[in-house]
Amino acid sequence: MKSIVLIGFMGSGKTTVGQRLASELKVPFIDCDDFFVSKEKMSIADFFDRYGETAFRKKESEHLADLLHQNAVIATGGGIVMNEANRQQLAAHPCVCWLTGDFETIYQRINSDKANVRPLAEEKTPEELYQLYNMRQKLYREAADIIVDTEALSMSEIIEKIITARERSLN
Ligand SMILES: Nc1ncnc2c1ncn2[C@@H]1O[C@H](COP(=O)(O)OP(=O)(O)O)[C@@H](O)[C@H]1O
Ligand SMILES: O=C(O)C1=C[C@@H](OP(=O)(O)O)[C@@H](O)[C@H](O)C1
Ligand SMILES: [Mg+2]
Repeated sequence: MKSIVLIGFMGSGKTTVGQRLASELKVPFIDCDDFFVSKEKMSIADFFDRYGETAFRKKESEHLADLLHQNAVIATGGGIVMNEANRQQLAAHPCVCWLTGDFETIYQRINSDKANVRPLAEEKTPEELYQLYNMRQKLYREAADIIVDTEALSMSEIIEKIITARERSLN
């Protein structure tokens, strides 16, 4: 089983890295946010607008249960660790990888990624977003089997690091 679950804050690169990693490992790629959109037939921004974050978390959690047993690289949404049931599901998975980086870098990426509207990043001030980043760090760390600090790494180096760390953690 080559399944890997990517966790980390918005803009940490889960979707981008996940696509590359899946093609390298020759396994399917699943993005939980894309799955959400196709299942709910609505963008995440529209869903937040219409139903709010709590409803989003509930659906996100139901979807995670369907996706986690797949043999794939799975990119989660940044808030997946906010829910206790999700944390339990992640704890049962053998290979959860936390992509981390400095807040400044991540913040810049979120801001320049105009094609992807992240409702929480839109509604929060930079200070509030930094608080959320800090609050979630502990949750990502606890959920992770592997931690990859992407700060000074190229995309190829990130992929290589994940594959090496995964082999080490599974042996
Ligand atoms: N390691 C990286 N170096 C430079 N840009 C990156 C890196 N990882 C992601 N990005 C860019 O940052 C933005 C957010 O990446 P994304 O993969 O969507 O993150 P996430 O899924 O964790 O929110 C995208 O525009 C992406 O191209
Ligand atoms: O951190 C969060 O709470 C969220 C992260 C987003 O995914 P990315 O981490 O892929 O941006 C998306 O699931 C939603 O906007 C909520
Ligand atoms: Mg993503």
